[in-house]
Amino acid sequence: ADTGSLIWGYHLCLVALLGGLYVLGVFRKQRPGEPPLDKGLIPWLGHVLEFRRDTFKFLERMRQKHGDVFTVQLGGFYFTFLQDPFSFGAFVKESREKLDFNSFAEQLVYRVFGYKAVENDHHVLHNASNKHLKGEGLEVMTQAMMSNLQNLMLHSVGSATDQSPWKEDGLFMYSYNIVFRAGFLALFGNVPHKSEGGEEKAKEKDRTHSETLFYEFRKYDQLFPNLAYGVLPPKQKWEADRLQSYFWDAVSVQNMKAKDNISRWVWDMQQAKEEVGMDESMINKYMFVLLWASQGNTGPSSFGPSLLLSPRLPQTYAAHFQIKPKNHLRSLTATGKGKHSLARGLDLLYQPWREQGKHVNSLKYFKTSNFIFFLEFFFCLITVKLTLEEWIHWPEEAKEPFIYYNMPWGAGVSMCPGRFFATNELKQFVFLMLVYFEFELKNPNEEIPEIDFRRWGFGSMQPIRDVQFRYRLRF
Ligand code: HEM
Repeated sequence: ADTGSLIWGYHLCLVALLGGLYVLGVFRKQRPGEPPLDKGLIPWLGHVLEFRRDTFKFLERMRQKHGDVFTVQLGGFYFTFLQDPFSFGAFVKESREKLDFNSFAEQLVYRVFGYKAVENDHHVLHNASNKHLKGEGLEVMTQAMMSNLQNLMLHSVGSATDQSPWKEDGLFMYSYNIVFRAGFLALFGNVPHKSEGGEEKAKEKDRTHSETLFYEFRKYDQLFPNLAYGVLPPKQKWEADRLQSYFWDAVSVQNMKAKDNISRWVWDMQQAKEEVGMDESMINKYMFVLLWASQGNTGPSSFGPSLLLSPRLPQTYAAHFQIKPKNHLRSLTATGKGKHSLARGLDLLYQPWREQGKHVNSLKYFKTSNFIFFLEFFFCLITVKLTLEEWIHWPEEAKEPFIYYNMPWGAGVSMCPGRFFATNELKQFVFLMLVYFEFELKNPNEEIPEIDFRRWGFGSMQPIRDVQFRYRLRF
């Protein structure tokens, strides 16, 4: 080869090398106005190994090194962490496009659900959510949730006339199970009475089918963080693949079309995919995405409030507030904006799960017919000594400026469209727990379980262990 082509060859190698290093992120530097950048020592991987080993410890180490806001490299992606709740406000005011989670989410959704995103996905999702997870659509959904909750919670607990015996369960598993199954039935429909030869049989089938689905979902849920990080060992990967196929079938279009009461939210999206000519097998995968998005967080989130409301709870679940036990039952009014209204009381319970100040259109449902009945019942409860305003004590600094102290629904273009429904689901569940059951923790000196930090970044946190409780019907 002549010298010219050798030099040309060297240049090419150099360009390829520089290009490679560029792709590996070697040249990325902190620019003026940007948070501190910590790429770690390993090109491309950055800090991902330490991050996976103990996320909490890693973030704490970074916080001590860089302060509350910093960017780190994790497996080729740059993540900026904000740990100072006072800066959330400024952050969410940024333009919606800058907070677009979609391109990242699309890759994740393909890996964990097998679904390949198409162009108008987001548009369709938002249309359907605006119509059916807000306003009047929300009321229909909330009604459906109520009847499914009743089917699941009231069955096989006997009645107080024969002094129903106490039943025991883990509070986390019980709450997750009921909220998951009722939510699933409300969104994906019920077995038709006709096909089962009667209402009772159909209801029973709803119970058994949703129970099986829940246990499979829970298995997937436990594999989920490592699946999303792409670090499952082969046997678990195989199990994850098996579960995926199970769900593609369980929520398939074909199975769904055989149901009654499918929510408009699910129905509209399924129709829209059909209209653009998407393969049915791909629509099934999308249905699994919807199942995950709608059920993955709500069930686990119901544990906190149930625990918080358990008589005999000596401490608080969330560090955000403290409970001041009071020994008398003060009257709560049903409607109105008074500071002791039930609506306000229940809202307060959910403070840690929602943005303060924005009133969720949530208790509408309770103002309808059987609410009065429930309310009367509520007043009769002797063991539940609830005066929420009095019980929940907010630390001083947590009051006014703390608008976005917690962002459970995310922010920006992909902010959770199910947040109003989720809030309602949780309130309904807690409400029925209080109305239907006497319940208490088995251990009067129960310690509040730690949070499972391995799930950080994957939705609602879950406790590291369950808490045993017992319950029985009040009437
Ligand atoms: C306590 C329960 C829930 C929590 C904590 C929660 C939280 C979240 C979060 C953090 C996101 C991502 C937001 C972002 O990208 O910034 C999200 C997205 C989403 N959630 Fe929820 N969610 C809950 C319940 C629900 C329910 C009940 C539904 C449906 C009925 C739902 C449907 C969705 C959908 C479809 C998305 C994707 C939105 C998009 O890509 O634009 N979620 N949720």
